[in-house]
Amino acid sequence: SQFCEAGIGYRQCGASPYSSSKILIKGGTVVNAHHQEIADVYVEDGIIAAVKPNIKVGDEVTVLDATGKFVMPGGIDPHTHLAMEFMATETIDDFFSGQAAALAGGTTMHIDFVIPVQGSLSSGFEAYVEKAKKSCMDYGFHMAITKWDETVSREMEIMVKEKGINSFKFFLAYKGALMVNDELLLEGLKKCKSLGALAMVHAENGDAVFEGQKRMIELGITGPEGHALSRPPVLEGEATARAIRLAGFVNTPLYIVHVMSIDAMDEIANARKAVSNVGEELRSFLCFRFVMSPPIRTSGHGKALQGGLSTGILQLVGTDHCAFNSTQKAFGIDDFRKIPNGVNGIEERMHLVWDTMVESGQISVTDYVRITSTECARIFNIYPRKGAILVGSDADIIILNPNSSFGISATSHHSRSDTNVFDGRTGKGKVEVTISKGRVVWENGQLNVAPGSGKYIEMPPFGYLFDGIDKVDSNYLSSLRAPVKRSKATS
Ligand SMILES: NC(=O)NCCC(=O)O
Ligand SMILES: [Zn+2]
Ligand SMILES: [Zn+2]
Repeated sequence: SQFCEAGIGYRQCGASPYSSSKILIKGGTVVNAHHQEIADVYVEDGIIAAVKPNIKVGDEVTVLDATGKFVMPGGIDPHTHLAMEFMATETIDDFFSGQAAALAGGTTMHIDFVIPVQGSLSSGFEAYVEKAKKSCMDYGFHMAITKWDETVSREMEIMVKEKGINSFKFFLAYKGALMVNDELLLEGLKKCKSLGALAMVHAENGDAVFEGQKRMIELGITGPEGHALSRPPVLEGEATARAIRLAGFVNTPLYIVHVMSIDAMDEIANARKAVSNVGEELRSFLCFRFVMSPPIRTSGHGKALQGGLSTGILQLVGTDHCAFNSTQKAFGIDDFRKIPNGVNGIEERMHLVWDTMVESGQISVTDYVRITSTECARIFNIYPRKGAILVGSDADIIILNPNSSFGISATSHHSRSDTNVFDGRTGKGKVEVTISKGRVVWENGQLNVAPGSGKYIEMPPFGYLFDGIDKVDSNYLSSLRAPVKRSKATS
């Protein structure tokens, strides 16, 4: 591993040659979600101060030559689990190691999921504030809702109005742990709507998964293959359809996390014909060797999901980075139900999406920026502070060399895990430089990060997915109040 952390010794920020608060990135192709041009980018005090050709600067400015390379907004990973207590253990990457790995892979912000403590949102929030104190890059929080009562309802309001959270996740799976039923989901959807917060769902039918697991055990299938067999695509499709319909019934936007099957994507595509406010995240769709939920499907699903991403049925890619080491995975050696669910991805996402989608010609470079950064910033209402190379935006920037190549290995990655689901994968396009809030934190294969330098980014409610919701409501109410025309025969 190329970075070291406290106790092992890491290069302190402020050490030369990375100390300049003024940086000029010269001659690269600057890419935003809808535009690209050859230009220089000038950064001062953590903010992008100018984007135009031929910027002249003095000697005190660090100059990075980006000729022939792409200068793009740093990635924003909408879905991670750092230091999460889950399935009788805790994810191996904390807010320092996970974020350091992210920066080495060109991601400069992530949104993690606060898990309530015994249902208490405020206790959960405080616990995550503590965990995140060692952060070395910017981060935001979603929050899971795992039970329902007046206190939860009141605390959701506090989270949105005072704590900078604008999204809540409802798990329709993990029966007996995080799972919620339809009654709770409906209460949650209504509350989300009233607060302008985005409802997110983990869409698998948890009762049916439980039944599927029982079936596998009865058949004597206890190995990891039992995991996928116990939760087939139809259960993802069912829960996706149900969540979409219930969100439609309440008339509130919905974000479906980790879409893993054609069944789920078809439901989303159908919903798109009728409504336009279903946000989706496509988790890393490449190869998975370990257990996670929903599980890896046969290759046809992966190809179809790539197609969904390139045609706009799916909008963005998150990793669901939820890493465990091989000892933790071995908890389920005799029973697949005990294997902690989750895999890595926070460091690999930017490279894999580039190679799989751009290098293969499935999407453009501007699409790449939209899918890996801008759309996430827009959905979670922090655009254009994040997700753009514009004057006034945070200087979270990557320089990607399309002619260089990357290789993934568990021995050289920056996660603390001793395994990597993408081990051995190589491809074209390499993030050579990462700039986080105006500091060069990754260059020449070296990380330069310090715990405590990352900041919490508050995300305001009523993002763009809420546009038009009130008009739909008032039209619906007027239609109900309109006098009913009766024919002579029935009057
Ligand atoms: N996805 C997974 O396997 N683990 C993380 C928890 C979740 O997002 O469902
Ligand atoms: Zn999930
Ligand atoms: Zn997750």
